[in-house]
Amino acid sequence: MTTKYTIVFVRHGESEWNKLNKFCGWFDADLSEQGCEEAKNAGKMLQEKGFVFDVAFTSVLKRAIKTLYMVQNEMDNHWIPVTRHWRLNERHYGGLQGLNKAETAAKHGEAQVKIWRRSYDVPPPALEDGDDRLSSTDPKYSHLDASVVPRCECLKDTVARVLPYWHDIIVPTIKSGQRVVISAHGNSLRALVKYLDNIPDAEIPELNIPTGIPLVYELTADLKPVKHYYLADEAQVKAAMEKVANQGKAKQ
Ligand SMILES: O=C(O)[C@@H](CO)OP(=O)(O)O
Repeated sequence: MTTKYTIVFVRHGESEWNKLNKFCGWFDADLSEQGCEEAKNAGKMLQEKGFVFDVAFTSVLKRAIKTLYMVQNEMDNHWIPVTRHWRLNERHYGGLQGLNKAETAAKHGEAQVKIWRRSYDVPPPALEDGDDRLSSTDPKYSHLDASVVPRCECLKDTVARVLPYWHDIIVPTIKSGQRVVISAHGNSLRALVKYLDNIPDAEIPELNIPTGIPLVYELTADLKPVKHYYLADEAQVKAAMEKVANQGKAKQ
């Protein structure tokens, strides 16, 4: 298989809610100080390795938007078109949004928290009418039909909402020859990686994507993955993935 296109995914740097170990989802948490450093480092690495982008995509959440800007800033390519779209948002964590992951594991058990965090098709509890965490009153989503604004999502739901954007907008952009970077989230990127690598539902719980480390995908002419790699050494990636996995343990 021959590489025709190269795209780069970046999970945003550590957010304030990653730092507090809270389920975040569609809550619009900012980057932490460390998250800003991670985002800058991602840009530095991409610059050092000679990556160039013609176009960028991100979500409507500031942790991904700011990460992208910091990457662009390090690469001195502020001018490229950036499209922000809700379909690239993090998975909606429903009634878990705002809860501490370790406390939730102590209360409901680590196994249940792993199911909520990583299973393919078991959603967290849905937000109920009147919950002030509902996104329907958020101006970011006011143009959307209420039926597409989630009250909770499992990864399967996230795949279903990310893929139309991938097929309709990102794929034609890649095929036009433009070099694409996507700044998104742990679970919206897990959705894309699951699709690209055709990862079985039963194996997807073991995939954890670290913050702020560029993930490069080389693709064939019909966008099948040739290979993928992180721009960091193996030990660093392994430790960063374990750190994400361990956020669901009762004792940190
Ligand atoms: O809280 C969240 O929205 C996500 C990403 O930070 O967390 P998790 O890794 O638990 O899916």
